[in-house]
Amino acid sequence: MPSNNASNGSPHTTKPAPTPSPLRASKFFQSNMRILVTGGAGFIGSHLVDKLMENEKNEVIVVDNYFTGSKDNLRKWIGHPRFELIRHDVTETLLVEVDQIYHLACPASPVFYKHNPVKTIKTNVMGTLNMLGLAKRVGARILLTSTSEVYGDPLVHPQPESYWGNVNPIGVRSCYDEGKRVAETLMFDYHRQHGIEIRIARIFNTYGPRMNIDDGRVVSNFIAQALRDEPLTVQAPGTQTRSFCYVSDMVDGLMRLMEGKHTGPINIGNPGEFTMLELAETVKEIVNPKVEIKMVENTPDDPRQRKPIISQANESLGWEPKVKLRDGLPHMVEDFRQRLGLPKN
Ligand SMILES: NC(=O)c1ccc[n+]([C@@H]2O[C@H](COP(=O)([O-])OP(=O)(O)OC[C@H]3O[C@@H](n4cnc5c(N)ncnc54)[C@H](O)[C@@H]3O)[C@@H](O)[C@H]2O)c1
Ligand SMILES: O=c1ccn([C@@H]2O[C@H](COP(=O)(O)OP(=O)(O)O[C@H]3OC[C@@H](O)[C@H](O)[C@H]3O)[C@@H](O)[C@H]2O)c(=O)[nH]1
Repeated sequence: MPSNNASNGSPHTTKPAPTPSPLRASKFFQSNMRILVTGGAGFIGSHLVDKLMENEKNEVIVVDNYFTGSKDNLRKWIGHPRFELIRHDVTETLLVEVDQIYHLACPASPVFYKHNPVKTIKTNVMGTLNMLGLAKRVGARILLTSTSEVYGDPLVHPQPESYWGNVNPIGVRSCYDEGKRVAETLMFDYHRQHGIEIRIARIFNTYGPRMNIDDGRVVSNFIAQALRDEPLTVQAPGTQTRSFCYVSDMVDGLMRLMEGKHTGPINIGNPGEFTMLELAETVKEIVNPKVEIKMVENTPDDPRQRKPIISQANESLGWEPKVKLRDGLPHMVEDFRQRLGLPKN
């Protein structure tokens, strides 16, 4: 039965979940759990695939259109008998038989999601509808990677899941933040109306190896700039804050959420909060103490502060992040050095 613990609404759940595939309840569990990861060629998705593939009882199917992801992130699994990779755009329907769906497909860097905003909103709305339709047909449990951006430029700080947010519905970020808000709505409506088993993670800024070098997000920008001896571009005023979660902690949180009993939405993020100037100083100190820090113009509607309250994740999933920013950054620096063809430090 779907659980009844949504934090952001009245008690709900009307219908029982559609009958899942017999694999899910297999008494012997000889057979594999078949897991679909949309956006699995991307940054978080590929780390999630690595972890799912560690379990020999899992079969993993990735669908991705390679807009911001790459086959290279999955190269160690291509050809593996428990792994399949499909070039597919989630705005089109998909027919596969699966037991669980991790629905990540969506560009996440503001530079990329603003590049073709109509496509971004289609991905969030039609992509999520298609994946919910699939979940309904085959009785799969589905997890959506929503975002801290649903809180907009938050007037409540730090942010609990019960906060409804402060979002500009017509701004340049709306294709993403309003898109994810509609995706959350669709998840809950399918849950209430059709009994689908849903899970919603609200992910806060995540960093780690395999981010695109020219992804445009702040941690990857600063590291690439420091390694290339280019000034670190702090967008004004530099006092805006973010809370950065290392990717292995994120994957652990997502898997616990999928396996647990709680629909969410649940914040998954690291509450360690930094201003962008502090982040630039930290990267400078770790990577290249001689590099310059340069103030540049900001983009519209940039949230001024962001920090998750994670007590729900802690209580319902037994989850908390383990990797501090200063411990996570060096792994990413090493990965960037390798990919940029620079000598090891
Ligand atoms: N990384 C973060 O800090 C963060 C924070 C909040 C939420 N999220 C969410 O987590 C998910 C993964 O983010 P990420 O950081 O790994 O980003 P990413 O850009 O590296 O990965 C997204 C993947 O989705 C694929 N994709 C995009 N549109 C698609 C479409 N229409 N059809 C099929 N595939 C498509 C891309 O090619 C890419 O492989 C996204 O849903 C994002 O919104 C990420
Ligand atoms: O070069 C840069 C890039 C960004 N920034 C600043 O760094 C902060 C973070 O910007 P990012 O582009 O990394 O990401 P944002 O926090 O704005 O959005 C992110 O939020 C959560 C996820 O859903 C997404 O991964 C992404 O949308 C912003 O205040 C931005 O102004 C810089 O100071 N310099």
